[in-house]
Amino acid sequence: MSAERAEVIAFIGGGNMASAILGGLLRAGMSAAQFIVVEPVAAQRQKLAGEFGVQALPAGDAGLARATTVVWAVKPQLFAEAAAPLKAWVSGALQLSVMAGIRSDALAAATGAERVVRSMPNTPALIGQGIAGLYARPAVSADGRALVERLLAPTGQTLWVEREDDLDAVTALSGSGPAYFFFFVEAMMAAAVDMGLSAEQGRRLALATCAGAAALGLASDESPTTLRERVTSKGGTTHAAITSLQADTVDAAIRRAVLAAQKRAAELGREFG
Ligand SMILES: NC(=O)C1=CN([C@@H]2O[C@H](COP(=O)(O)OP(=O)(O)OC[C@H]3O[C@@H](n4cnc5c(N)ncnc54)[C@H](OP(=O)(O)O)[C@@H]3O)[C@@H](O)[C@H]2O)C=CC1
Ligand SMILES: O=C(O)[C@@H]1CCC=N1
Repeated sequence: MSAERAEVIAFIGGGNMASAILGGLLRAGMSAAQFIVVEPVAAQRQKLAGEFGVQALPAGDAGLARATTVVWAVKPQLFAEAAAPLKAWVSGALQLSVMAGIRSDALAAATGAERVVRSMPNTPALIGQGIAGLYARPAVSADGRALVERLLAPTGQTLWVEREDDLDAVTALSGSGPAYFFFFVEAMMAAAVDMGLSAEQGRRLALATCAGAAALGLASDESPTTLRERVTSKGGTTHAAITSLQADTVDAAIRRAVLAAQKRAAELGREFG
């Protein structure tokens, strides 16, 4: 990150996502002095200052004008309220949003900046294993795109989409996706207990199995369908389980759930920007 010594990054909102990105950048060698966080909750400001050594302010002030990049990490519902008092100070910076739903038109109008990149990260960013979808407005140069890639690199992979609406699908798939996965693990743990194992044994077995299966899927040239069929011996245990899942139309339920998330992302954009 040495080429970015002049960079000053301001986070608006210092919650889960801001902390994940900030932590990654500090681990990658950026200096705490390069960050400002605007965060209204005193306890959260103390946590950010203590954990990361960054300057955490209760509200925006003229110091924000130093920021070369502003990262919007408040809930979509609070974006308009958070942006209004800051517009005069942030309009010269590159704007990077992690907020679900809020359209780049709304970001540009609320910040007075045309250089806007929207991203949709996910919580594995906390351990550098996230994947973030990215969309840039036309005013963002190749250098601006490259800067955003460097800023998010410590959190994991990035994937650009050319149509802004596709970010709603990314939100539904990988933004919310870790929650679907943990929901599945919770059900596996409950089944473990039903069968007489402890919840902790179930947790270890389920998480190690899911991590191993994901690693196998990434390392293999074979499709998830083929990899599933390889586990499924004729007349065996997996066949019994998959037959039960199919009878319960779990595949259709998962598709409906992901589409519900996509629909909600679009609604958030309409309701809050
Ligand atoms: N969590 C996730 O998995 C993902 C979240 N996102 C997006 O990231 C954004 C943040 O989510 P997340 O980090 O989970 O949420 P958090 O609630 O953890 O963080 C948001 C923070 O912003 C603070 N805040 C509220 N109002 C203001 C304001 N006016 N100015 C500055 N800060 C303010 C909040 O304080 P208070 O608690 O008082 O409201 C809170 O600490 C959302 O837009 C979400 O869509 C994107 C991808 C994944
Ligand atoms: O649930 C949400 O709205 C946010 C966006 C993706 C993950 N969490």
